[in-house]
This record gives sequence, structure tokens and C-alpha cells, in this order.
Amino acid sequence: PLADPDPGYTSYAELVGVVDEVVAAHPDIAAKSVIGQSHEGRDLVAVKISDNVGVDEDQPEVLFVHAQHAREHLTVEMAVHLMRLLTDGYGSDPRVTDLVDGREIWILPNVNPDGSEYDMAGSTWRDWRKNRQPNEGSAALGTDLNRNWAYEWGCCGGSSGSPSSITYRGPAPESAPEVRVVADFVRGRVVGGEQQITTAIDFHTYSELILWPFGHTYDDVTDGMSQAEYDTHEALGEHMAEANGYTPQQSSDLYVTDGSINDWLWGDQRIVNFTYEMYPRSAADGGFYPPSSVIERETARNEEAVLRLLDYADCPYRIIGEEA
Ligand SMILES: NS(=O)(=O)N[C@@H](Cc1ccccc1)C(=O)O
Ligand SMILES: [Zn+2]
Repeated sequence: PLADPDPGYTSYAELVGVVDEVVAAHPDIAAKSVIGQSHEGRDLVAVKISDNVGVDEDQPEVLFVHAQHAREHLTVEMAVHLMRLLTDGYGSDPRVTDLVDGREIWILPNVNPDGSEYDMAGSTWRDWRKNRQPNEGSAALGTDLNRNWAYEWGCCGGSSGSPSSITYRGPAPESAPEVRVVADFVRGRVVGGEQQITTAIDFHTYSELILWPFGHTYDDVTDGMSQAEYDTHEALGEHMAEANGYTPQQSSDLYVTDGSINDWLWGDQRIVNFTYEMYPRSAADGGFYPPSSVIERETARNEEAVLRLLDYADCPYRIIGEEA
């Protein structure tokens, strides 16, 4: 971009460069695929990391999603950090090597590139959250991707029907091309009738939280969430929070949301999943725009927590001593 509020953050073009560099340096364990395009036509990229990366092996799959919200740029840096951790560490760090050998890991480093680029294009940050899709009958742009998912969409007062709202749910579930592309990718991981992805993290900023479904209700146990399934999310959330110092809680303990990725990944696809709200804890420490000098520290902070999720990816229910 002509201007740039903080050059230490990775632009979309730079991100594509990093992906190509990682894949070129580790062709046997890293591969790039384009799973679709954003509203403005930017590629939505998926990076697969696994041994025999060109073969779909019968191994548990783990999904990492980054930058649903445009202004949450630290989540893109988290994706860059994970790509490097899981490839540079292969062959030297035994834990990383075992996890990359035994799982198929999918990193979607920026699922809202139009929004990210818009937010970063000026000399100051633009505080943009949504995608950049026009809304019929309104001058207001954008759908909140994290209210546009198809499970209990718009059910419960956890989103807005007004195009000018930052939590606008869109005119219909999956009306945002970016949500449709990622949902189609996840549905495509159903092989022989079984969803190969067992666990996922959707990265956001800020507040330093680990959140689990459901968001559309205050209830722990409800249709689509048994006690054992809730306890599994809670135990795994707490296990990860021990590692990174974030606060673990059900997402609706903060506020009710509907149409979130968490509710769809679990409610529709039975993927045990979490939202990480990264650094900082509060607006006083930079809010959505901490200086890029914190990137290394605040992405490395999540290494152990992410490795703990990867540990349990073969059977998340093991954490409460159950089979499945
Ligand atoms: N990144 S955020 O501030 O927008 N929070 C996210 C994630 C989230 C969802 C539910 C409760 C708390 C946080 C959102 O979609 O609202
Ligand atoms: Zn967010």
C-alpha cells in the first residue's frame, strides 16, 4: 500500500510471499492450495502441513482460521508463526515432528483479505471489521463474517439485521463469499461420510480469552451439546489456557452471538473448536492495534497451547477420559 500504519504487520501480498517461501523451503511437508476467492477476487489460501503432504492420509485433521475480522491483524501474524513453527521445527523438534507426521494441519492464514487490505491501506488504521461486500439497498458496506455462518443464523439476538452495523449478519447464511468458500472447504473434508477435521481454532483479537460453543445460548447443555461434549470443550479450553494465560470460558458468558463459526463448526460438523481472542487484554494496551513490536512475543505465547490441541486431535474426548 502507498501508506502503511505499521509496516511491521504483514500485508496480503507479503503473506502470499511467506506462504510461497515456506512451501518452497519444505515441499515434502507443506503445500499451498487456493480454495476460492474473496468478494474483490483475492485468493483464499489454505496451507496444508503434514508428512506425505500430497497424499490425503487417514489421519486426524486440524483447522486454523485467521482474520475473519479485518482489523485483527495479529491473527495473521499468528498464522505466519504457526507455519514457521510447524515446518522449521520438523526433523529437529521431536514433538513437532510427531504431530506433523500424525496429523494433517490446515492453516487458512487470512479469510478476509479484502477487509485486511482496506484496513491497512491508509496512513492510519481504519478500524474496519467486516468484509467489503456491498449491501443491496444500502450505502453501508460489509458483512460480519463471524455472524454469517449457517448454524442457528440470526436466531437469538446475537447479530444485527442492519447493513450499517459492525455485526451485520448478511441477507442470508453464507451470503458472504468468504464464509461460503471456507464452509465448502470444511464440508469437503468429509471423506467416506466422516468429517476428517476433529479440532479447530478461529483466531481473533483482543481480550486474551479462549472461548468455546455455543455462543447462541447461555445454556451449557442443549440440543446439539451433551454434557460430555460440553465438558470436553471446557477441559480442553482450560488445558490450553494453562499454557498461554488466557481466560477460558463459554463464548456466551461474554455475550450472545449467532451465526458464529464456532456454532457452525460444532453444531453442523461436530468439530471440537475454540476461538482465541489474542493480546492485548484491554484497549489500554493497544486494543486492536498493538505495536508490531509485540508480534514475536504474543504469537510465540500460543505455541504450547496450540501444540496441546494438536496432541488431542486424534481424540479430543480423551481429555475427559472418554472414547467419543
Ligand atoms: N473479535 S471480536 O471482538 O469481534 N469477538 C468475536 C468472538 C467472540 C464471540 C462471542 C463472544 C466473545 C467473542 C466476535 O465475533 O464477537
Ligand atoms: Zn474478531
